[in-house]
Order: sequence, then C-alpha cells, then structure tokens
Amino acid sequence: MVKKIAVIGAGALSRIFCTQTQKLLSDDYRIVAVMARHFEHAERLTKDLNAKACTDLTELLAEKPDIVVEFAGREAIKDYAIDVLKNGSDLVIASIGALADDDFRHRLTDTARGMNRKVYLPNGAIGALDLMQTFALMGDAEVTIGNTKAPRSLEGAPYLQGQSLPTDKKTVIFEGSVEDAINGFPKNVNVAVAAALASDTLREATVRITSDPLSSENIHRIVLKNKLMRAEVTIAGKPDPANPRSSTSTAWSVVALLKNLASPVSFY
Ligand SMILES: NC(=O)C1=CN([C@@H]2O[C@H](COP(=O)(O)OP(=O)(O)OC[C@H]3O[C@@H](n4cnc5c(N)ncnc54)[C@H](O)[C@@H]3O)[C@@H](O)[C@H]2O)C=CC1
Ligand SMILES: O=C([O-])CC(=O)C(=O)O
Repeated sequence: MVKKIAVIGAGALSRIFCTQTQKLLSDDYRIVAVMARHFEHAERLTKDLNAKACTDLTELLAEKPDIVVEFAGREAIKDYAIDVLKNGSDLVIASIGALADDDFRHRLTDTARGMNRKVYLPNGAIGALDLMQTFALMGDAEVTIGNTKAPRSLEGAPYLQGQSLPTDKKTVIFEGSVEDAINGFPKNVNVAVAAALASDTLREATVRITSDPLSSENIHRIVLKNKLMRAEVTIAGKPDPANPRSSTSTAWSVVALLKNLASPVSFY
C-alpha cells in the first residue's frame, strides 16, 4: 500500500527530500502535503508534487499522513511533534537537536509509546548511528564530536552574538558539552545530538566546532571508544547551495530511511 507523507518545512532540505522521494520512491510513498510558515513557500514546493500547501498543522494532519517528516527547526518540532503522534502518524525528525531537551525527549517518547507510533531519527549529515547504539549497549563509551564548517555556514549562530569569523585562519570557536553546543549552534550540530543520543553519552560527549575558511565541505568526525572497540567516523558533505549550514546529504538520508522502511529487507 502506498503510504502518505506530509512534510513540515519548505526550505533547502525539504525541497531535495520531496523531489527525490517523488522520483525514486513513488511505488511506496506519495507526498500529500507540505507545510511552511509562509504559504507561498509551501506552494512553490507543492506545485510539481500535486500535494496540498498549508501553513497550519491541523490542515496538514487533515490529510491523514502515515508519516510526517520534519525539516523545519527545533522550535517547530517542539511545537508540533506531540500533536503529530496523537494524530496517529509516525514521525521523522531532522532537527534532532530538539531532543537534547530532556523534558521534550521524555514527552515525545511517552507519547509515541502511548499512541503505538514510531519516531525515526535519521542519520542526517552523518552515518553509523547503528554502530553508536552498539557502543551505548556496551557501556562506558568515550565520545568526541568534531564539526568543521566554513565561516558562512556558522555565522548567525546565537553563540557568536553577531560576530564575524576570521577569513584568514582556521579557528576553534567552541569546545564544550553537547547541550551547550546545540544551544549555541542550533542549526549546525544536530549531528552532535544524534551521535550523543545514539551512543548514550548526551551528558559526557564533548563537542569541538572549528571554522575553516578554506573548507568547501561540512566535516563531521566522531571518535568513539570503549575497552573493546574503537571507531572513527568522518563524513564530509557539501553544504546545500540554498542553505550552507545544512549538508545536502541530510535530505538524502531521509529518503534512504523511507526506502529502508518500505523494503522487505532492511539494512541496519
Ligand atoms: N540531523 C541532521 O544531521 C541535520 C539536521 N538539519 C536540520 O534540518 C532542518 C531543516 O534544514 P534546512 O532545510 O536546511 O533549513 P531551511 O532554513 O532551509 O528551511 C526550514 C524551513 O522550515 C520552515 N519553518 C520553520 N519554522 C517553521 C514552523 N514553525 N512551521 C512551519 N514551517 C517552519 C521555514 O519556513 C523553512 O521553509 C533544520 O532544523 C536543520 O538544523 C540540517 C542538517 C543536518
Ligand atoms: O548539515 C550538516 O553538515 C550538519 C548540520 O547542519 C547539523 O547537524 O545541524
């Protein structure tokens, strides 16, 4: 049976996700609605999809989506997630940074359990969340997360308080906890929260953010170790032309997730 997908957000990643899902997964999925803050943004995206454009969650959920996919931001997902699950839809969250908030994460988990729904956290701009969960089960993981981006992909973050970053040298601009990292750089280190949650090191993992004027990629390097295993995961993704903070590959990772969910044989 073809499943109905509704999408929250009509920005850089949403556009790639919608286009590729329609192109590659039309046997299994149909995009029925896209919601954005501005109607014309949603409408621009739905034009070629034969889907409904809206600005209101009630309108989105009226389409009775099987799965709601979020590409909107951590405030948006905090506002909408519980209602989506209560509506009986499963949920895919790109703005995983929202789950660094213990209260929100617990409410999300409890509601999904109560409604017998699933919340899917995609690999996003990184990968190996499965491996990180193995570390979590084995216990006592030491995890460090390094993120390197060009200044234009970092500027505007609340931590920088309007400051410009040097354009002539590579600079470490942040070192600290996952919670401080996502609060300071909410549009840059969703990957850090994803890695820390998967490895169960939300309080212990450390994050280092580097601004590199010569970098043409968003580079994420996660190092995990315990007594029995060591892993280094480095992923370098091209910044999306429409939003250089985000790696284009993030949208593709959600298409891959949906493909996996629909397939009789799943990778894990
Ligand atoms: N998990 C991961 O690895 C990654 C996650 N992300 C996150 O994915 C999200 C989407 O990224 P982009 O598409 O690049 O962002 P974008 O800024 O290009 O697009 C965001 C869209 O969401 C809409 N939006 C914002 N608040 C809304 C609300 N309350 N209701 C409805 N629509 C709302 C905006 O109007 C815009 O259309 C961001 O939160 C970003 O931080 C990005 C890259 C990697
Ligand atoms: O897209 C990326 O490279 C990573 C990113 O913005 C995030 O994790 O928020």
